Amino acid sequence: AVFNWPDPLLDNIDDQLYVDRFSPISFATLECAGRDLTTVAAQWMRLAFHDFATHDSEAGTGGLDASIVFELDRPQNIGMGQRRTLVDFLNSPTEYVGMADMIAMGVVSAVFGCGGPVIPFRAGRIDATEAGPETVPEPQQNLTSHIDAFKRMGFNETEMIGLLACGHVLGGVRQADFPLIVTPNLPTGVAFQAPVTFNNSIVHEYLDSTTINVLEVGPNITTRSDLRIFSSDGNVTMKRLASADVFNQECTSLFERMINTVPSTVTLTDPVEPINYKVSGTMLYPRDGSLAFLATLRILDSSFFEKPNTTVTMFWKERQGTFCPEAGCSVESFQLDYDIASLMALDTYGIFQMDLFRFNATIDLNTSISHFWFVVDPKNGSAPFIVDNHGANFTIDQDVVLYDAGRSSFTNSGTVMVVAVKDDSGNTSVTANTMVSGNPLAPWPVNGTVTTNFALDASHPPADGYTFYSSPIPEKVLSNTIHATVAGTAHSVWVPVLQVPGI
Ligand code: HEM
Repeated sequence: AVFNWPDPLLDNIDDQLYVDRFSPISFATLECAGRDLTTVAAQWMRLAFHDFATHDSEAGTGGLDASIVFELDRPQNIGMGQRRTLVDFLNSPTEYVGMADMIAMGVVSAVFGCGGPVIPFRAGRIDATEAGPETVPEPQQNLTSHIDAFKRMGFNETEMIGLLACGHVLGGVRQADFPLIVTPNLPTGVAFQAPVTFNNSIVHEYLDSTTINVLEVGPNITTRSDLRIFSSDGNVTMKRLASADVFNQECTSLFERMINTVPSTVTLTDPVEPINYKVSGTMLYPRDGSLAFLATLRILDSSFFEKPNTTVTMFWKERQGTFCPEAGCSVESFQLDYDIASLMALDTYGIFQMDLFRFNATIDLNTSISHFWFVVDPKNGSAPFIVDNHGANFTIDQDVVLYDAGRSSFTNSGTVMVVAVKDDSGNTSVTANTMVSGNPLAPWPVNGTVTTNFALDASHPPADGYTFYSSPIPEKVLSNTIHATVAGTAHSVWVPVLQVPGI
């Protein structure tokens, strides 16, 4: 997918998949980490399957849409892993990234974390606002009903066998949830294969009759659904999946299809690859008779902890009038920081670190800034080149309503956010929608949005043509979007982070 700045969706997905070895998506499933008698990966995978299972391919409804958050009290969704998973994802969605994308990304992380292949990830799922139909397959149902159920979800019989084998490698059945399947004489949790890791042991144990999978050989014949499904085509599919390469390839494509199963009204992006030359942390605000403009340019880097020789210059042009030379005003980066790439970025793309070139420009107040771009000089013999948002420039849409990072305060007693408004009326209505982690009023773990009303702030007298409005913002803030209407024009400013170097 091409990243045209600003794109809050791709911006966030790129962060989650490719930045930081210790982010929840990269770290929680690493080494197929265990939890609750099973693995984190299994819990994430099963939640995704149950969310997907509401899909009706003919009607074009359901699928990966996070309707599962409204379906957790159904017997077919029993198991603490479901709620645990939603809590794992709680802090990740923003107003631009839904829980459905998180659930889908969980599958990518689960498979990779347990040593399996990388499943390409597309973004843009839309969260449902109500429950879907009660259509998750259950082990006591017969083969025909399972074939019909998968057909409704868009998977034929062969694909059903494959998806089941691929999905069930990661976990097992818990006695607490299924006491009639995992009877008291058995351990409290029985894995579908041993050891639990992403490989095709489940296939070999089935073909060799060495399995302990209770959905194949458990004491209750009625609930041997894995056995009925695996054997339904005379073992043709299971024999094919006995090849590790075939297994990996088919699982990748079946999982990809599963997570890309969405209501027909939803369009997903192209697969999200690590974004090179990603601009982030832009902040424009009045500072001592000028405008401060802060920005970061991130460059993907395959070297290991090496400081690049690269230099980066930021250029910009005026919003009105003339101040800058023909070539634009310019400033060198003032600081170089690093993000460590995720293991997925390293394994798949050979990216080890991401170089963060920070800028702190002082902009003429009267002529302001309309757009900016960069010139990157690799200093390795190859020619300098321009980074300008694929020719479109990085455009600053307005300088009327601004998040004022310089006047905002961050103390132990809380954060006070200040908004600068280019209007001296003193009675502009300034509000923010603040996305906060968790919502005690919601029945399920979902994030909440709080509306904040800002008041004129006498401690920051008007300056540089701006007046200042402030408000404390809630704890556990994930992001803010500021709204204000000035001289009849509505402005909104997305503030994904409150602090960056250079303030
Ligand atoms: C006929 C279809 C299926 C039936 C009847 C079925 C049934 C079950 C049952 C009874 C459990 C035990 C859950 C627990 O103890 O909490 C389970 C676990 C699981 N299922 Fe399925 N399943 C089916 C298909 C699938 C598919 C297609 C996938 C993924 C693509 C999947 C993924 C999982 C995973 C990962 C677990 C382990 C959960 C854990 O260990 O926490 N299942 N399944």
